[in-house]
Amino acid sequence: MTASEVRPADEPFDALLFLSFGGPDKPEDVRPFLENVTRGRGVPPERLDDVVQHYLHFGGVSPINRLNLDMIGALRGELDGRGRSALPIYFGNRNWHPLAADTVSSMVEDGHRRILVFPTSAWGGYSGCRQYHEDIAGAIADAGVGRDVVLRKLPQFCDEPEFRGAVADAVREGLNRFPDGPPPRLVFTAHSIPESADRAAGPAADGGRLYSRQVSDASAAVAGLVGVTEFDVVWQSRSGPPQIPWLAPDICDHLRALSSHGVSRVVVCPVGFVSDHLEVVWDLDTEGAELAAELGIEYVRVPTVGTSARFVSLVADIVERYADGGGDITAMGCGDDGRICRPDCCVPVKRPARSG
Ligand SMILES: CC1=C(CCC(=O)O)c2cc3nc(cc4[nH]c(cc5[nH]c(cc1n2)c(C)c5CCC(=O)O)c(CCC(=O)O)c4C)C(CCC(=O)O)=C3C
Ligand SMILES: [Fe+2]
Repeated sequence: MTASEVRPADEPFDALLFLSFGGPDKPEDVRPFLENVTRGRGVPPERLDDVVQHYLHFGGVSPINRLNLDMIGALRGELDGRGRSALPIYFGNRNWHPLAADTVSSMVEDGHRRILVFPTSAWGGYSGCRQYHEDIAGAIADAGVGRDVVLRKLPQFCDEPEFRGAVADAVREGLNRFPDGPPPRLVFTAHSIPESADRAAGPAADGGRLYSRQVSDASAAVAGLVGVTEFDVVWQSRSGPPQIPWLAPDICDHLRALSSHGVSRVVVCPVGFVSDHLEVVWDLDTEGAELAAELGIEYVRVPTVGTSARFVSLVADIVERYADGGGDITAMGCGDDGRICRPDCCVPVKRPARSG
């Protein structure tokens, strides 16, 4: 073996950026937050007006920031317990404060130069992976950090056995809520994306559809772990104009279809999300639950992995794999300073121009 074949381990990392989506903390934040999310993305104004109401229904406060801080607290405890108290955790977001660029500025001011980034999405695809790379690149540019700073995004974790195990633990509890009588139908749900975005998801050479394949594979694996052979994978929270196809069926259409087939018990698992944020408490606990009640369906929504010991331990495992400079930097979704992991991977699809 020649020297060039042996890749020396990189330098260790000195801080962790917990990077998420962001959400409003008060009613006045709702509009500007939504403008950040949807800038240039062709979301119809009527849809935005609806979504404003979803946030206002909860007092204009998204649960997501508190949930992320809870996860960070749990991860802090886990890393401390593993002798990693010297690795500070910072919090930054794509769409709302604390914004990633501000957090990265503070990290650099505090003397950090080698930064691991844990994104709160398990998945590939533009919204779940590549856009987090863009957030990192944007933060580097906005914070004006020097070339001596490295931000390494940790890989997608949807294939991790412990992710699937943590989801399965929650599903098992949900199924146990129906000890007797007809077994409930198990339904997995994830955020819908445009069909065109799904076709573009993953390395071009793999033929696309990485996101929907990952969600389906993870769902099948979880179903296997809980011993269920018949289950459904459906989508939620679509936001595009109606003429543009998004991944379907929608959870609500699916509940109607199940009801018409005589299904009267449903366990819904939001496998697509890691915390019980607004897309979960509105789309599933409010809209979905109300529709189920109308249809006479007994409906249980299982919790996301959130601060479960098993998930927090997995996040700590992933961090530790990379913290000392090791780890597989060719893993899907891993990349430095906003560089994507494969050529032509999750290329953003050109959005239709907004009418008017
Ligand atoms: C794949 C995916 C994930 C999972 C991966 C990940 O977790 O990153 C995710 C997560 C989330 N999505 C969220 C909220 C929103 N998503 C929107 C819009 C969109 N999401 C998309 C995709 C995804 N989104 C897409 C293709 C759009 C259309 C516009 C665009 O092409 O970008 C809009 C705009 C209004 C509307 O809903 O129409 C909002 C408010 C919140 C925060 C909830 C809270 O505040 O608690 C979270 C965690
Ligand atoms: Fe979203």
